[in-house]
Amino acid sequence: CAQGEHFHLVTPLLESWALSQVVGTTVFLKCENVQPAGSFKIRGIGHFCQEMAKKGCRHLVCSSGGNAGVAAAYCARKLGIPATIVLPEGASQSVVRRLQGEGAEVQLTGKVWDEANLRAQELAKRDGWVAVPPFDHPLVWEGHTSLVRELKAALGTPPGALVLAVGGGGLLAGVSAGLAEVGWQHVPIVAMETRGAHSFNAAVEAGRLVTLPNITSVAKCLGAKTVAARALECMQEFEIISEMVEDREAVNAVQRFLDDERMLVEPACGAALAAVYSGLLGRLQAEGRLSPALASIVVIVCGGNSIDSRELQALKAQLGQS
Ligand SMILES: COC[C@H](NCc1c(COP(=O)(O)O)cnc(C)c1O)C(=O)O
Repeated sequence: CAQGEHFHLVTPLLESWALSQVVGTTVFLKCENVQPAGSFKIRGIGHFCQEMAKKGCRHLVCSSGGNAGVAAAYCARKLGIPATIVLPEGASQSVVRRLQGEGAEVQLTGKVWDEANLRAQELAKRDGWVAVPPFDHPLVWEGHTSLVRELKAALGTPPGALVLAVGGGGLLAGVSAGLAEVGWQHVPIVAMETRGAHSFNAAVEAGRLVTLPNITSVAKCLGAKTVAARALECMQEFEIISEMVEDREAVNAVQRFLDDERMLVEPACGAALAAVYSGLLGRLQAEGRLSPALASIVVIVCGGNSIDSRELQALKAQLGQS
C-alpha cells in the first residue's frame, strides 16, 4: 500500500561484508533501526493504532520497555490523539526525553514491564482510552508481517535462516505469520534472548508458559516475564531455534556492530547480533541444527532507543568490558 497509508518505512536490506566475514556466508541486515520511532515496533504498533483511531479511540495508553512506547507516542502524534506511556522505573532517560518530545505523558511505575502494564490496564478503563499492547495482539503481529513481505520482494528466494530477538514474542509471532503468508514457513528462525530476560526459552524448555521471577538482564527492552502464548504456539508451526546469550555477549555485539557498520543499537538488538558475533550460528551448523551450507542469513536489526554513547560506556563498565 502507498507510503501514506502506514507509518513504517520500507527499510534497507543491507548486505554486511563484516558480518558475512564472521559467519562465512552472506549476511543481510534488515535495518529496522532506521524506522521512524527507532525500531521495528512502528510496523505492528502503527497498524494497531490506526485501527483503533478508525474506531474512534480518544486516548492511547501503552505500557512498554521503551520502544513500543516510542512507537505508540509517534503514532498518537501523527493521528492527533493524546498518549500516555507507562514505563518501568529504570527506563533510560533518552527514551523518557524522546517520549516527552513526541508530546506524550510519561508515567514511570514498577520494577519491570509487567508492573507498568498493570497501571496501563487500569488507565485504559477510562472512557475513550485504549491500551496499546506492546507485543501480544493479532493486530500487532499483522502489522509486523510487512517486514517479511519486504524480504520476499528484496530477496525473491528464501534466506537460509532468519535471526531475531524475543522480548514478549510479538516480533516472532509477526515474522512467523509473514513467513507463512509468503510461503517461507520452512525458513529456520533463530530466536534470541539474553539470560535474565529469557521467558521464551524458559517456556520452550518447559513446554508451557513460564513466568520468570524477575528480569535480571540489562536488556530491559526484552524484559517481559511471560512470553505471549502465541509465541510458544509458533514452536509447533515453524522451525524455531530458541537460544540465549549472556548480557556481556549482547553488549559486546552492540559495540562490534557499531564499529563494523557505524550504527548504534540497544542490547535488545545486540542479543540478535550476538548470534553472529558469539559464534552461535557456526555452532548450530556444527551441531546440525542449521544447515552447514546456508544460502544466506537475514538478521533483523530491531534497533531500539534505549542507548546512547554514555549508556554504552556505562554498560561496558558494569559488565567489566574494556
Ligand atoms: C518489554 O519490552 C517489550 C517491547 N520491546 C521489545 C523489543 C524486542 C522484542 O520484541 P517483542 O518480542 O517484544 O515483540 C526486540 N528489540 C527491541 C529493540 C525491543 O524493544 C517494548 O518496547 O515494549
